Amino acid sequence: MADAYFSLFSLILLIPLSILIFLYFIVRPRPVRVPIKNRHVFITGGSSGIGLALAHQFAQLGSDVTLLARNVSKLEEAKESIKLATGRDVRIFSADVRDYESVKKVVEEVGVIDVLICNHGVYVPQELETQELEEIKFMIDVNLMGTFHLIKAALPGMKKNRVERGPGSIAIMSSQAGQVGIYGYTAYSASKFALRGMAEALQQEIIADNIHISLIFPPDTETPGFAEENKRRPQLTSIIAASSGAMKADVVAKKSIDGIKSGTFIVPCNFEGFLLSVATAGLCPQRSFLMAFVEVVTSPILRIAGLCFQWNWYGSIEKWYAQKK
Ligand SMILES: NC(=O)C1=CN([C@@H]2O[C@H](COP(=O)(O)OP(=O)(O)OC[C@H]3O[C@@H](n4cnc5c(N)ncnc54)[C@H](OP(=O)(O)O)[C@@H]3O)[C@@H](O)[C@H]2O)C=CC1
Ligand SMILES: CCCCCCCCCCCCCCCC(=O)[C@@H](N)CO
Repeated sequence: MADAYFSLFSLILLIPLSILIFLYFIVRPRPVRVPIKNRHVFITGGSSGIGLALAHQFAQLGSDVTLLARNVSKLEEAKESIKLATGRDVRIFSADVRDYESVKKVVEEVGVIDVLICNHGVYVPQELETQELEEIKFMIDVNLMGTFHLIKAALPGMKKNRVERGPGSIAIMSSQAGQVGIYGYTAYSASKFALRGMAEALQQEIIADNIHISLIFPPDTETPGFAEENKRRPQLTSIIAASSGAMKADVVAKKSIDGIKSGTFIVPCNFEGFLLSVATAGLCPQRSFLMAFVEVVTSPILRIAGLCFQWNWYGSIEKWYAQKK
């Protein structure tokens, strides 16, 4: 009897253990550390919100920071506040990420970039039926095409001397609305989901150049842009987004930097975001065998959790439309 218990026990232990060992050997790409100190970090949308918080923290960590955004006075304000807080000078450039030529000009002027952070982004929530095509195009142009422009302009320089300079990084600011479609975000979600497709493909193209992609997925975050968004956000968008709470920009920035430093491909920012990332792991690259293990063993449970969230969201939608009638 004791023997039977023992073999049952070892079987229960042996299965997860062998999965763990298997995953340890097969996860790709291999783990990496991306250095930050004295590296050139280029941040778009660095004059406000999450980008500004990132700029402060990178400067604090001893990086050489360059910011790009459109509005010059906001950029100057950012430069001043970073100088005051950290004693470090940051370079600022005004350009619209929608304009490839001007993005290229800035990128060529600033020299080799080690960490490229595509953080710029716009969000104008509204139901598709009433949203103007112009606004839809605006979100796709800034969020998606703007990111293409940046990466295309920066890649040749980033690839140069990569062996001597150590690992490089391209970080892309998505959103939890880029992992699950949310009411009121047809265009925004499309633009952010698209970034993931691009990132998965691009990681395969640049892994040999020692450049590592991090996709960051924040929930609602308290920023000037979010305050603007809230003035016109459909009620249902807010109700559904509230499932993941709201974060402060500097906490999102801290999580992002940790993700970038460890070359993590999918970077969630809060606990709900962690669940969402595991539930939507799909075929994304995974460097950590422990995270891969969590993905493997929790997948059926998280599918059930995801279905419960949808049940809850569709309930809210039903209730909201019933009240409207
Ligand atoms: N706040 C939130 O709730 C969440 C935000 N995100 C994402 O995080 C990122 C930052 O958001 P957040 O900090 O809230 O945004 P803010 O609106 O506070 O700041 C946006 C920044 O992007 C710049 N920017 C906007 N359009 C362009 C453009 N065409 N060319 C160059 N720069 C541009 C802005 O400067 P300027 O206007 O001067 O050009 C500003 O510096 C976005 O990608 C957003 O989608 C993701 C999840 C949640
Ligand atoms: C299986 C478990 C699931 C876990 C919970 C899922 C919760 C999803 C909530 C999604 C919220 C999306 C907010 C987008 C914010 C944003 O991008 C705008 N503020 C514009 O910037």
